[in-house]
Order: sequence, then C-alpha cells, then structure tokens
Amino acid sequence: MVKAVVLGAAGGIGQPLSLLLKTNPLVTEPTQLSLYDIVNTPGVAADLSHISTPAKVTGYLPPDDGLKKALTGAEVVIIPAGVPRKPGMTRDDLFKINAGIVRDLAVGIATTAPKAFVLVISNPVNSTVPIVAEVFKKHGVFDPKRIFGVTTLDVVRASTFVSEILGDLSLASKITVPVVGGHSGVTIVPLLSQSSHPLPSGFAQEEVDKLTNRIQFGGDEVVKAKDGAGSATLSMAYAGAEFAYKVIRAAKGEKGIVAPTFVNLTADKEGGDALKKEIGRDLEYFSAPVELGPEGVVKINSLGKISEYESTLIKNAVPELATNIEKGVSFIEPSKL
Ligand SMILES: NC(=O)c1ccc[n+]([C@@H]2O[C@H](COP(=O)([O-])OP(=O)(O)OC[C@H]3O[C@@H](n4cnc5c(N)ncnc54)[C@H](O)[C@@H]3O)[C@@H](O)[C@H]2O)c1
Ligand SMILES: O=C(O)C[C@H](O)C(=O)O
Repeated sequence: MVKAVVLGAAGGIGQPLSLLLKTNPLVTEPTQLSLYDIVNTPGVAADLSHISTPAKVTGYLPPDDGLKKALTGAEVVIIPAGVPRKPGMTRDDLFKINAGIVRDLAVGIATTAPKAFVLVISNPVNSTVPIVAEVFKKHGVFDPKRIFGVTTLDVVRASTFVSEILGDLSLASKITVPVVGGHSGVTIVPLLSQSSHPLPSGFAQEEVDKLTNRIQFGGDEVVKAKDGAGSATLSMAYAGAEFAYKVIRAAKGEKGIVAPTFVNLTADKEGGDALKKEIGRDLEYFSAPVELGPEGVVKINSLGKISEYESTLIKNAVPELATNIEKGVSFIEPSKL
C-alpha cells in the first residue's frame, strides 16, 4: 500500500498527473491518492474517484488543516505547485513566486511526512530542490536520499527527438539518453554519445549541436507554442508519473532501476565525490543517473565516457548551476520558517 500525494493537484500538470497515478494499469499502487491545492481539489478528486481503478482519491484545500490531512501518512509527495512561464521568461524568473510556495509546502512535509520521498517539479528545479532540502535540514529531518528534482521530461524529450531523427517514433519509448546537469537551458546536458540507439553514422557535429540545443530549450518550444497559456503540462505529467512509478517500484524492492534526477550529492557520498571530480567543481547538487532502492538513492552513477563536446557542455552548465543552487540555499534562513 502506497499513499501518494500531489501538491498543486488542480493545475495544468497536477490534473493529468493525478489521472495517470489513478489509472496506470501496470501499477496497482498507489492505493491512496491525496490531492492538495489552494483551489478546486474537491472537484478534481470527485471526478477521478469515479474511475474504476483501486486507488482511493481524496481532495484537500487549505482550510481545516488540509495540507496536514493530505500529507498524513504520505510515502511519495509530488510537487507541481507554482506558476509556469510565459514567453520571454526564464525559469529563474519564477523564483520570486515559486520559492515561497515550495518552502511552505516543504515545511508541511517536514512536519507531517518527513520520511516521504519528495519529487520536486516546480521551477526553477535547480533552486527549488535546495529549498526543500534546506527546510528539511532546519527541521532536523534531512535525508538526501529522499529528495529528487524531476528532470525526466528532458530524458523523455531526448528519446523522442532521437527517435524522430532515426525516423522511427516507435523507438521513442525504448531509446534511453542520459540527460545530466540541471533543469534549465544550458544546465540541461544530454549525453547523446551514450544514446542506447546511436545517431545515424555521418551525423554531423552541426546536427548534434542543433539536437542538443533542441533538448536544452524544449521547454521554450512549448512555452512559445502555448503563447501565454503556460508551459509543458501533459508531457510533464507523463514524465512525472514515469519517475514516480520508478521511485515506487524501487521502494517496493524492484532492483536495477536507474533514472537521471537532480539530487544532493551527499545522497551517495562515494558516488557524489567521484562525480564532483568528473565535473571539476564541488557542487552540492547535480542531475545524474541514480540507482533507486527501498530507501531512495542507492548509488549516484558516474558520467562515464563522454565526448569532448559534452565535456564542454558540462563546463558551460556548472557556473549557472552553482548560482541557481546558492540562490535556493540562501533563500532559507531560520527566521523565514
Ligand atoms: N520539472 C519540470 O520539468 C517542469 C515541467 C513543466 C512545468 N514545470 C513547472 O511546474 C509548475 C506548475 O506548472 P503548471 O503548468 O501545472 O502550472 P499551473 O498554474 O497550471 O498549476 C499550478 C497549480 O499550483 C497551485 N498552487 C499555487 N500555489 C499553491 C500552494 N501554495 N499550494 C498548493 N498549490 C498551489 C495552483 O492553484 C495551480 O493549480 C511550474 O512552476 C512550472 O514551471 C516543471
Ligand atoms: O519550460 C518550462 O518552463 C517548463 C518546463 O521546465 C519544461 O522543461 O517544459
């Protein structure tokens, strides 16, 4: 039995994500799904509760201790609460509003469900994950193995775009491309040289560059197409559900589940230290392929053999990552809790 909670469940991501959690035929879990938002969750929960699958769905709003009730007994908490981008904005522009939202929700988790796995979707992920971690530290419940920044959408995009180039969309769900670094612009580093399905022979460097750029700025492609009506929601719901299932399956004892995710590098000290050497900087957080287990992070894998081009991408990612991480860490001071 798993209790999963979606915070921000009435939003563009929250609703389809909750639908996927309620309906996935491969996973009989979660058996309890709690939906929390500042608006509309009773309606979303009533709607989902008519679907003929086992998970019991309940909606909560802020009055009457709704957050606490939603989180009581939670094992997996997924956070897509917060504002999305409009054209012309960077993810960092969302910090002003989303940092406070994520901080307050993190306080709720730290006090009510400190052992839950926390999956952070709200942008800017490079800063919101450190915010959650700092809140947990202040409450004395920080476990780096249990806090994840969800970067799965970058991985999903990379697989899809590579399958398009290979001219076979049916390969999309089979192709794996590790995407490392962080979740914004140049901090998104696809390791195309490690694609499970190599790019066509003779694929020019110029084309690798174009493909890399498309993966790094895939979010902007959607923001532009939605033209003021928000950012990726449906593909994010898909990606968020995929990652959540991996965390749940690993928690249930399934072995060998590996996924890139943005984690605190102390989650696996040995692996984290080796990774810091590879990237040439003592960063506190990085998205890397992580092996998952019953307690969360088991092992942070090294980047392995990467091309010179990819090594340059990582060099370009590191300064922005360091700034984003510091911004999140310094947002949390004892006086703010
Ligand atoms: N990690 C990723 O890959 C990724 C991908 C897409 C979007 N995002 C981010 O996810 C976030 C949500 O995007 P969206 O399109 O669903 O936005 P949205 O505006 O459609 O939905 C956000 C929801 O959060 C709710 N909310 C606001 N404050 C809250 C609070 N204090 N407690 C609970 N709920 C609260 C809102 O009421 C709304 O229902 C944005 O920050 C966006 O940038 C991340
Ligand atoms: O681009 C955004 O702002 C949303 C999300 O981070 C994405 O990658 O689609």
